[in-house]
Amino acid sequence: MLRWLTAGESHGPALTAIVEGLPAGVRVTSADIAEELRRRRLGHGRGARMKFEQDEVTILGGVRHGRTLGGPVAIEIGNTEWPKWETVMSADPVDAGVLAAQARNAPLSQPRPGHADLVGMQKYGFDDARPVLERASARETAARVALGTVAKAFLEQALGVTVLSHVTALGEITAPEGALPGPDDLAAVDASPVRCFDAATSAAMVAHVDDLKKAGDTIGGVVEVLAYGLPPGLGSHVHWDRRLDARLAGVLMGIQAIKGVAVGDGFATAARPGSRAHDEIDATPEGVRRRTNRAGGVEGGMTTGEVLRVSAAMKPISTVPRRLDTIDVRTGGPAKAINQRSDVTAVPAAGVVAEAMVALVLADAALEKFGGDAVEETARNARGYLSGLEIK
Ligand SMILES: Cc1cc2nc3c(=O)[nH]c(=O)nc-3n(C[C@H](O)[C@H](O)[C@H](O)COP(=O)(O)O)c2cc1C
Ligand SMILES: C=C(O[C@@H]1CC(C(=O)O)=C[C@@H](OP(=O)(O)O)[C@H]1O)C(=O)O
Repeated sequence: MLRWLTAGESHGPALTAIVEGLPAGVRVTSADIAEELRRRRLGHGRGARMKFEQDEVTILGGVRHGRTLGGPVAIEIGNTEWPKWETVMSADPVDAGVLAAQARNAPLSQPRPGHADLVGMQKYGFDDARPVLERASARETAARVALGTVAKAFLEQALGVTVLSHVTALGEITAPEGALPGPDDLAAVDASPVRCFDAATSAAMVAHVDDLKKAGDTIGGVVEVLAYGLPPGLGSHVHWDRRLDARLAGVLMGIQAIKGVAVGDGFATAARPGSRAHDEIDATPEGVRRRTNRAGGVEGGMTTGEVLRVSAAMKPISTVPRRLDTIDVRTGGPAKAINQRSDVTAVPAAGVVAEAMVALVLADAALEKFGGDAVEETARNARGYLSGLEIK
């Protein structure tokens, strides 16, 4: 079983991430992690912080000379802004006078509709949003992307699986249905400022973000994660919590601001008659194949061997520069919501985060099916399973 945890605040000294349960021998370096973190920082519409935040990566344990050792892998991502925040975020007590002055200068008592501020203050007993937003912030997703890098390396080296993502909608602008980006198209997707594979749609999305920025507004969208090279049979139909689609939906919904998940054609499938909703099966010289992939590569909670396709819908950023109506929790009266630097949209970045979460679930499901304490053992077991399949 693969387990993973993250810790750390948005403006704390560092984020920490641990993944436990991966086999030995997976090739991964801090440069690989830094590259995935760089991809997460990209995207037209990201705020000021992404321009200077450097994501200083240190592998603290579990890897020696570029290969995993079989023990927990621990990764630290330093926040380059820490010196500026040292007093505000000190783990040790700070002089009460200093804190009171800070609160007077920058009161965070006007919770943003749509962020975790208000309910977090109620639940944890704060009159200030700072202790809530520090952990609710999607800064934490940098730690998950770091873990996802290790999971991706394992999937690639044990099974030849590639995980990638692209943006399929930004607000009401949607990419045409058609050719999906393949494993060799990742660089082309990343070259689009909004990570959209279709050039004309990408340009329209960029213009839309610019208009919204001028209007002091924000926007959401949809990302699709694709996984190529999966064997049939990861996950299981036998129990609800072993169904792969349920596990994927859970981790994708666990990403900040994700409000909907679809597997394959998702909600569109509900509108179709059965004759046009399912993927008919053919015997081909290359083996059993589905004629279409409306199901997104999962049937009965198991991978079918077709391309895995899962989408996640992100709501607009809740720090709206136009400042939405709220209350001031200190006075109880009406107020305008906190407005600090923020993203206009983070949909392109959410795709990179979603890749990481899908990779972690697929790595977990692959280890469940094939086991292995060394990556070569997992690979050997997978080869044995595939060559022994009665129905190929
Ligand atoms: C990559 C990424 C970047 C985000 N950037 C911001 C941001 O700059 N400002 C903001 O208010 N919310 C941002 N969010 C969304 C908030 O973190 C999220 O809305 C908040 O934690 C409340 O959780 P919920 O939307 O799931 O209810 C971002 C989310 C992601 C995935
Ligand atoms: C820091 C990141 O995203 C942050 C996510 C975020 C939020 O509310 O979720 C708010 C902003 O934080 P800040 O006010 O510090 O600029 C984003 O920049 C990141 O993705 O690394």
